[in-house]
Amino acid sequence: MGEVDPVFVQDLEHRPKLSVTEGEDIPLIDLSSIINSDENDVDVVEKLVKEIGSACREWGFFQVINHGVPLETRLKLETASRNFFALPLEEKRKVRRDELSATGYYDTELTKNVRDWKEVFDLVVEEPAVVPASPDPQDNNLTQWFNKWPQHPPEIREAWEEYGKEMQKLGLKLMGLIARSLGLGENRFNEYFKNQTSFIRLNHYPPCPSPHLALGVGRHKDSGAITVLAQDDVGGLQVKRKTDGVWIQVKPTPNAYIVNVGDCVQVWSNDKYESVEHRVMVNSEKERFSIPFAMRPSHYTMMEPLKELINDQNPPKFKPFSWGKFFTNKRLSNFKKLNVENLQIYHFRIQE
Ligand SMILES: O=C(O)CCC(=O)C(=O)O
Ligand SMILES: [Fe+2]
Repeated sequence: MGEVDPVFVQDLEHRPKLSVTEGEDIPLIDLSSIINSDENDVDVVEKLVKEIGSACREWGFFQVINHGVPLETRLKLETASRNFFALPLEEKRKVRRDELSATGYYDTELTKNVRDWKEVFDLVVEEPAVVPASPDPQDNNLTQWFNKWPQHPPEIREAWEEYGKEMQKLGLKLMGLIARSLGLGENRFNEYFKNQTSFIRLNHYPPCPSPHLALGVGRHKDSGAITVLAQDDVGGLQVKRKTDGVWIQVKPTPNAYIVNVGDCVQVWSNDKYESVEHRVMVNSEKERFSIPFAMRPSHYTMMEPLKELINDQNPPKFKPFSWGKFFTNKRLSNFKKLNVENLQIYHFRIQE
């Protein structure tokens, strides 16, 4: 069965082609008009809002440049992440993640029941993150997640704190632009991000002897509101193009962030903006690092299409459901090999 353990081997239909589809890339959007000046030029911002709207509709993915996040803040966390993953396994396992507490180091995550070729370190952005104690709808108990800090490298904590603040700022700006592109007020989504369950993940994809059989992360959709991702210069992230289902590689752009729509925005927008499938290819020679910021609402947020966006011609396409219960349920499938597909938003779809 090749050179990797069978637990990593994808079914035939999900194995990546090593020849990459080139020639087209996800939209590249310049945010300088809202970042660099206090007096925003109305026409320029309107144009930006339109660009964001088209990118969300047509791709569900885009990259941003001139986003206002200092390069130094990113470099500090990227360096700390490399230093952390270079530690011996037993050191990293001292801060390991478990079923009780979602933060920490983990190297055996499953996506769609197949093991990913990666190791991760997860941190919550608002500490403690308050979340349901179990996915059981009858159980009203809550629990708190705290971050676990490794002894080495000591600078990781400060680097992460600085980076987390920048991501929260950029995330709210992006949600403001998305709100405006849907015809809503800029602050329409802000209430959902008080007591947010957002997290930042450090990803390390080691070189893999069989990149044609395994994936760094198997195909999936992100369940939060949006994800803001920093990838290094190696490349490997692939997006399933909406028009024809072809996997398109996202070319690394220096100091850009990749933004994608998650399940929450799909539900809020009543399917106008879809959460799009993506996956990560691995490489036989090079290791790769990435840092996603998964922006997620508070656990008590009820997920449902926004009232302002629905009417007789556009009735709600989803039944209301609790964000906290939804994601605690999904989370279980990251640990256990299940015989069924894990919970997805289409399970809440109203049949037409
Ligand atoms: O590493 C990447 O490029 C993407 C990772 C990803 O999709 C995720 O962590 O949800
Ligand atoms: Fe993802």
